[in-house]
Amino acid sequence: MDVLISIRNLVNQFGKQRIHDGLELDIFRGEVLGIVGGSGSGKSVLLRTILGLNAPTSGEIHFSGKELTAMPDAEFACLKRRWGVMFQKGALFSSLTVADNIQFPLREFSSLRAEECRELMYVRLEMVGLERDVADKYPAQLSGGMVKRVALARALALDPVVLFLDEPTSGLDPVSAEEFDQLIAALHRNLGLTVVMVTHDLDSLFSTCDRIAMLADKKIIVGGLRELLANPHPVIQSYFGGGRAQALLRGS
Ligand SMILES: Nc1ncnc2c1ncn2[C@@H]1O[C@H](COP(=O)(O)OP(=O)(O)OP(=O)(O)O)[C@@H](O)[C@H]1O
Repeated sequence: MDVLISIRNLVNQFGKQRIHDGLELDIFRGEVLGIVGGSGSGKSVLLRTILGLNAPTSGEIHFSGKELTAMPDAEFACLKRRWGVMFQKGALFSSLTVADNIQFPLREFSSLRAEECRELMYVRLEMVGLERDVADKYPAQLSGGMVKRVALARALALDPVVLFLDEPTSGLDPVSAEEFDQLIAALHRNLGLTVVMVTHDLDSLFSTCDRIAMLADKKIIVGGLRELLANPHPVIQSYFGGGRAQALLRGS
């Protein structure tokens, strides 16, 4: 397997609280990886560290063989333009229309002309299953599911090689969440994207992810669902041993 992101001996510590301690993880090109773990186990800190939003205490992160932690800021900023990121609440600019939200990265970071940006914005809207007339609305005029889709369209704007999703289905009703999972799976299939998602949603985890990275004892245990279920580690057993997980597993 081709490793896209490689994390080695990562330590994150805030004051006396150590969150990650010698964490190691390889993320393969083209996979959908779900990052899970109990509340406060350090999922968001891990995502923020990969994205360069949190400077690790020590350790290395390599992307396509290049060490991010040692990369000059300008080079890292340039590389990150090929990363799509969707934050938990969508993080859309409330004063901008949907069209302007999606075009924001295009105007900021591409050399496309205004009409090309607009055309590409419509392509992205279609990719996430939204009608063209949504373009002129403001975020406050959208449903929760539509906000997520617009945020995804914006994350896709610059044709990313990897998509980072922070709790993509949180706050959605079960039907919208399932539709969103299907959308992620289709984008992954059609575009060959690598997808890294932090999630609490067991449905997403079981239906969409190729592998699961579970935070346990400040490190990561990673594998396919069956592999993890066979792992006797108490954190894994308690995570998947609950009634809801068991019911879903029986149904899958
Ligand atoms: N900037 C920071 N300064 C100090 N402590 C922090 C900082 N960021 C995170 N933490 C602490 O690190 C720990 C892990 O936080 P994190 O947000 O990564 O957890 P999580 O696994 O994403 O939890 P949840 O599932 O509840 O969102 C928490 O105890 C949190 O308080």
